[in-house]
Amino acid sequence: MDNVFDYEDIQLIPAKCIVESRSECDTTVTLGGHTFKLPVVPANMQTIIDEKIAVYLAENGYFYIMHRFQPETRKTFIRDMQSRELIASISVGVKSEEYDFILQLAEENLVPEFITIDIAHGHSNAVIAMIKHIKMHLPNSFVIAGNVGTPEAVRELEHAGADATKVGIGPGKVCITKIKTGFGTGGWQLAALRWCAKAASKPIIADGGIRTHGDIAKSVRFGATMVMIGSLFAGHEESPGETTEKEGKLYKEYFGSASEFQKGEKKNVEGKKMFVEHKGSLQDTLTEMEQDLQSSISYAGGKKLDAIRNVDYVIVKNSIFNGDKVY
Ligand SMILES: NC(=O)C1=CN([C@@H]2O[C@H](COP(=O)(O)OP(=O)(O)OC[C@H]3O[C@@H](n4cnc5c(N)ncnc54)[C@H](OP(=O)(O)O)[C@@H]3O)[C@@H](O)[C@H]2O)C=CC1
Ligand SMILES: Nc1nc2c(ncn2[C@@H]2O[C@H](COP(=O)(O)O)[C@@H](O)[C@H]2O)c(=O)[nH]1
Repeated sequence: MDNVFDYEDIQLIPAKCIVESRSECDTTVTLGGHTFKLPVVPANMQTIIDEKIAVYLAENGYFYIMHRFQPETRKTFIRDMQSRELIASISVGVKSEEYDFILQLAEENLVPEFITIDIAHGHSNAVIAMIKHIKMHLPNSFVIAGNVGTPEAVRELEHAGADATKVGIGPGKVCITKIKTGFGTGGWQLAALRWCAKAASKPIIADGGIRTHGDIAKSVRFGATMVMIGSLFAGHEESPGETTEKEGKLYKEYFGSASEFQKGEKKNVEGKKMFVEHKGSLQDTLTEMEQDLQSSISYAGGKKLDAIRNVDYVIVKNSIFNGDKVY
């Protein structure tokens, strides 16, 4: 690896504006043959998404990925979504029961539009075998596989049949993988994304470490088609986490999928729980993200998201924040 940097070390360089209003800028993105309003997907975590939010996002033109932590509800979920003519986008693991689940879907002709293989260490034979299993039995489902952090991993998963790969090992806000194992892309997620994107021949989803809306534009600049976000989506009125009050302020819980709160045991814990300030409605955040991204596109000198992919940038070592605490 040559240049190692993260989101806060980068500034994108403005190019001449070609629009009269930021409202002319188009933030839509296409993935798996479907067009979505934003290149953003809320993390497939139990305190970030539930069925109600999935329906809301799908009905309103946003991409979503349902989590895999209530496996017994997934078939009904697919049926319900498709009976409303909405896309069905689910997650699976790699244990033996997940193989049976895929066979059952095939037998019952329940074909989700998107299936995400959601594993901590995605560069593994377990994920490669699951990609092949899904592609054999549900060839029309778009398979997202992850998570990975190297070009070799991206190539291997693509070669096995993945339609997109998800990049990010340990940059998440509630992640403790970096501390517990010493491994990951925490602290250099943006550089890892760039490294992986150079090797990719299919879309990449950048996952984890997004702390500001400007980080979405930076992810697109460094090769992401889509960006998965947890913490910025936690704490909304609609968010599934529990609400608590402290000194007159409302907070909502946000916990890692590998935390003891998710697992119900202390074995192989690589995630923690935190409380985030209550943020109001999810739609307000989505609208603000869209407006900020429209502004990014205008600074990139274009009208579409693709304009961001070609802008110049500088590395501003020791952070663009000049010591200001912004999150
Ligand atoms: N993006 C990230 O940085 C991370 C995300 N997570 C999230 O936590 C959740 C749980 O993940 P995960 O533990 O993989 O899921 P599971 O608990 O479903 O484990 C999946 C399988 O992979 C094995 N496994 C897990 N980690 C490793 C590893 N490092 N090396 C070899 N085998 C492994 C498990 O066996 P066994 O448990 O016996 O080893 C199990 O057989 C997921 O939602 C994941 O996205 C977790 C950590 C990092
Ligand atoms: N190491 C861990 N990573 C986790 C865990 N649960 C989720 N995640 C990853 O974090 C992102 C969200 O990151 P954020 O910075 O936007 O909050 C999520 O999509 C997963 O990839 C965990 O327990 N351990």
